[in-house]
Amino acid sequence: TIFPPELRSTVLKLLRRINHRFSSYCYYDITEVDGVNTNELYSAVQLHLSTSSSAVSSAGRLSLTRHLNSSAVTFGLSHNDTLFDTFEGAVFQWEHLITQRPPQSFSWRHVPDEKRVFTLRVKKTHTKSVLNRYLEHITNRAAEIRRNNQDRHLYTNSRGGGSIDSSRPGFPWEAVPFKHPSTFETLAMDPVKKSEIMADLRDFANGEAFYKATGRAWKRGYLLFGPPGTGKSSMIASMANYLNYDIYDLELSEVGSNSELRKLLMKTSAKSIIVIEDIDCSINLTNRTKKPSRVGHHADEDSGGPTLSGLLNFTDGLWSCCGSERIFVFTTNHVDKLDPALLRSGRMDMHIHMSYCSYPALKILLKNYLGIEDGDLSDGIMEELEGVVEKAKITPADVSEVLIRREKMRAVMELLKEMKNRRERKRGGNEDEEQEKRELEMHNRNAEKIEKDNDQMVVDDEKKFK
Ligand SMILES: Nc1ncnc2c1ncn2[C@@H]1O[C@H](COP(=O)(O)OP(=O)(O)OP(=O)(O)O)[C@@H](O)[C@H]1O
Repeated sequence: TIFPPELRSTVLKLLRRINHRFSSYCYYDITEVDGVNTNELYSAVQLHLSTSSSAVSSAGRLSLTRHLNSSAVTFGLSHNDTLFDTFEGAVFQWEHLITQRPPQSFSWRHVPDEKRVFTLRVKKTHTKSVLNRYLEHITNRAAEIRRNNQDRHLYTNSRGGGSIDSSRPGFPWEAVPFKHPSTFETLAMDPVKKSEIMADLRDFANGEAFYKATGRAWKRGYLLFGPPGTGKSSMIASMANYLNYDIYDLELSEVGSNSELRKLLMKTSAKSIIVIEDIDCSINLTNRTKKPSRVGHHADEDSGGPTLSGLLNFTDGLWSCCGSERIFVFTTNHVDKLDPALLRSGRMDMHIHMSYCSYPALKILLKNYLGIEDGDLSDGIMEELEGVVEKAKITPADVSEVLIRREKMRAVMELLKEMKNRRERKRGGNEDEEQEKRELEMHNRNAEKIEKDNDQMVVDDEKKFK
């Protein structure tokens, strides 16, 4: 009460400074708004601390928040809250300070009324060794949390006849929230194949170091082939849900030229799956052979729609490096119609055959739709189902049609009847089966030949690296 407040704060500041000079700690201020710019690091720190399991609070009270569209609950720090976080054995003390800003008479930009600052205290001995790595860790983690919390999107370039507003954000892509419920758990397919695909995706997503060390573009291509209704779309949704990636559904028939294609692909973000469905129908495969010398020279390509070479240039060539962490998925119902250039490995890293319902796949569908687990049905019925399912050549889509909205046992019996009918029909004429066999043989022959031609043994490289 003796000192006027201004003087008191100056003296306090001075004392603190003297104290800092002689203490074994360093202090850093991270202000929310730095001048007129928002400080990215501030929000990263906030996100990190509010979700970190290693952060220990010394405060009695924290505020809990759940944002719209987010399933995660985070806690916030109030004024003077202190948290301790450990990283690589070093202890970091965070203090959150909130002070009122003096009212501003004029500001051309909105500045919050409160000044919020994180003060970091760290041992001087740790400032050189760990601090940078710690801050980088916080930034990376915050980006990860943001991505996991926010709604993912399904982007499309199909305009549906609407007007094109080039000033719209995200143009030329149009986004809708992506909410497909399919996951690898609900996807009906051979469990061995399924876990192979999941492992492949995981390796890809965690493979930054590998791609950097080998100088390869960080991208991967999957070719999904098989008859309609075998779950190609469900597979793509499961992949996106598994990796938390956005999906870009590229409608090639809406793309006028290679340069338009390039623009579209350049506007895709990292950590996304770019899907081109029915690749055999949607691209003019003959263009490639007509204009082989045009690869990479786009000046004269702007007529007659995108070409396979234009597309491959992106998935394969120099352009593929302008974005990282991209997955390309091509789907087709007729694998025999595909251009071998597309099948060459390195372009399509994995060929996934989506086929008719197998017994293990059927069991997954029974569980999903009717809650039937192993042992719930009598052995007799299970044996009957097992005996007939492969011969019925029924797609998972058709199985789910039968199982949906029916009482448990009625559904099972109905399915059995349907599959037996199909088996009988198949016995009559084997056209479908032979057609599929022919297609598969053709694909295998192509793939085998390509494998032989391929001298860069990519897979071996990857193994060596691991
Ligand atoms: N393997 C599967 N596992 C679980 N459900 C499936 C599977 N295959 C199909 N279904 C069900 O059938 C519906 C249609 O399948 P989906 O659209 O994924 O097939 P598709 O192979 O992509 O067909 P198309 O080639 O006609 O696009 C899905 O919404 C899903 O409910």
